[in-house]
Amino acid sequence: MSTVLRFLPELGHWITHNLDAGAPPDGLVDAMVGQGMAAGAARAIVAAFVDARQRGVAPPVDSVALPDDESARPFIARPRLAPGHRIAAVDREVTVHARGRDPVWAALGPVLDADECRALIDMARPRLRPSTLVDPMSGRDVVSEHRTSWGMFFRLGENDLVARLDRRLSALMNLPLENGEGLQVLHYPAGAGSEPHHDYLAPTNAANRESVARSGQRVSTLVTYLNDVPAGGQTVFPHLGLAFSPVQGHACYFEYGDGQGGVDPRCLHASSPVEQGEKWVVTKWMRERRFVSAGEALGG
Ligand SMILES: O=C(O)CCC(=O)C(=O)O
Ligand SMILES: [Fe+2]
Repeated sequence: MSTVLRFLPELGHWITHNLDAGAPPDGLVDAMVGQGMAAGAARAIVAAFVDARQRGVAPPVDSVALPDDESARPFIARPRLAPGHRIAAVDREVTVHARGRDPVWAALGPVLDADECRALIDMARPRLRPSTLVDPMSGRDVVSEHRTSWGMFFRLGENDLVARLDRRLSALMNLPLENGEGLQVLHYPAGAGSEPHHDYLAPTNAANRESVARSGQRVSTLVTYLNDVPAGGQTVFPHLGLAFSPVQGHACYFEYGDGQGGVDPRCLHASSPVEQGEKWVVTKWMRERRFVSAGEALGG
């Protein structure tokens, strides 16, 4: 079932004209809402025009189908990453080597210096555990049968270096420090990679639903490479045709949450297997609101 939404052809001309001129889709949605249109309708109409352009087909003339299913809500990116070639992130200026707009992604660096990378690896190494996957049926964590990575979490601000990086990365990602989850370090031995996945939390189990209820959805990810990988180990995005090279101190950034629960499935990604050497990364995930861990919610 879907509802058909009608609009004046003049509105369609205006949207096409502005998209041709390079206007960002979220700005068009805001302008339409400013003229009194309901946000859901504005998002659906602009999304239909953006989608038609991406597929190389004619845009709608005077109507679009509005899905009744909330999970099929059209996604309009609301970019958070600051504009420009260099971004000031508290104690470091980070270069934007390349960026994309829809979805928002960027190759950034250097985000960490070599000493910071080595110190994180040394602190993480004794705390690593085999990475787990959530079993979609039981919702329990299970160790993957594939050759996989090892991981650990730091608590937010748990020591001076972690606190400095929490501040730097949240400034770079342009969201409040408190919206950040604790840093995660992952280690991939030779031959290990990860399966294609989304970083946002699917509502398939109670733990994810409760986490989203506490802190909102995840909205953006920064993966920083802690060592040089001689071959393999790229972060790959199959829908975007992108592969980020694992180079020490440099980072892969992407956005997939609209801040209102909407998520963008095009940000599916994986780590390709490490062909030579090993791979270490540190990941920062950002939420819509202050991050409250399950332990904190229990008063722990
Ligand atoms: O190791 C990578 O390249 C990607 C890491 C990742 O997907 C994650 O931490 O969510
Ligand atoms: Fe990921």
